[in-house]
Amino acid sequence: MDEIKIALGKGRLEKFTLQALQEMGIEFPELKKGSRKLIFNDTEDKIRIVLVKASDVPTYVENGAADIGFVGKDTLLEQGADVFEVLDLGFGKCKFAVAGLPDQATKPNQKLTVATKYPKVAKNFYNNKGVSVETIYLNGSVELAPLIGLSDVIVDIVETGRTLKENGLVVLEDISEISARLIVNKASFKTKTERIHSFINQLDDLLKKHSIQN
Ligand SMILES: Nc1ncnc2c1ncn2[C@@H]1O[C@H](COP(=O)(O)OP(=O)(O)OP(=O)(O)O)[C@@H](O)[C@H]1O
Ligand SMILES: O=P(O)(O)OC[C@H]1O[C@H](OP(=O)(O)OP(=O)(O)O)[C@H](O)[C@@H]1O
Repeated sequence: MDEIKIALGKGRLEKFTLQALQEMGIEFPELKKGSRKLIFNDTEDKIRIVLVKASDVPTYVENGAADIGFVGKDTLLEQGADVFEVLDLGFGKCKFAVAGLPDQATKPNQKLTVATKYPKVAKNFYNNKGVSVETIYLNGSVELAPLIGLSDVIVDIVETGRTLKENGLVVLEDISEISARLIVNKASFKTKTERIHSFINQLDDLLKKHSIQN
């Protein structure tokens, strides 16, 4: 029997996801902190986990290289993957927001410039308000942009708000809430229906148990 392949982003969602899998009785004995290995089988050889860059999870799942993926809603919104989004996992909580200097002034007759790692999300947000903007793509340290005159504002993830605060920036507008999601490859859903349903149900039960406890 084929194993179920799960794509998991190395990084912020990794610990929560592995903890959830462990609570479901799925363990990866070879997966140790600091290891550079990228593929792991569970003790029963029924589940294989592949560790990928967080933003690549939808690509692995959409193309069927993984049956299931654990990924942030931010990544899904930006990339628009053709997959089934089956569960809100409730962890990895943060939000998309517009941020800038507290005295951010509007410039008449000039396009607002928005620095971001999420140009699609930023454009959609402003388009829906009927505002035309110019987005400037950055790979990180996005908060720098309005501080040194690269952009008027940023669209970025805010979790604790600490990065904004320590750089003298404030949230100007909230865009949307973010949390981790379980996604499934559309073909796998048909070919491995029983096992994937059972995985989703087990995980759903676990989430419900946790929400009762909290
Ligand atoms: N403070 C935060 N900053 C970024 N993402 C966060 C934060 N808190 C929770 N998340 C969630 O964690 C997910 C994974 O974030 P992580 O930083 O591991 O990957 P990434 O944003 O793709 O970064 P990198 O480009 O360094 O791999 C995000 O997609 C988001 O849903
Ligand atoms: O509200 P906070 O808790 O401060 O978290 C938000 C910060 O975390 C993320 O950056 P990350 O650490 O991924 O670094 P980056 O600048 O390389 O994107 C995000 O882009 C914000 O900068």
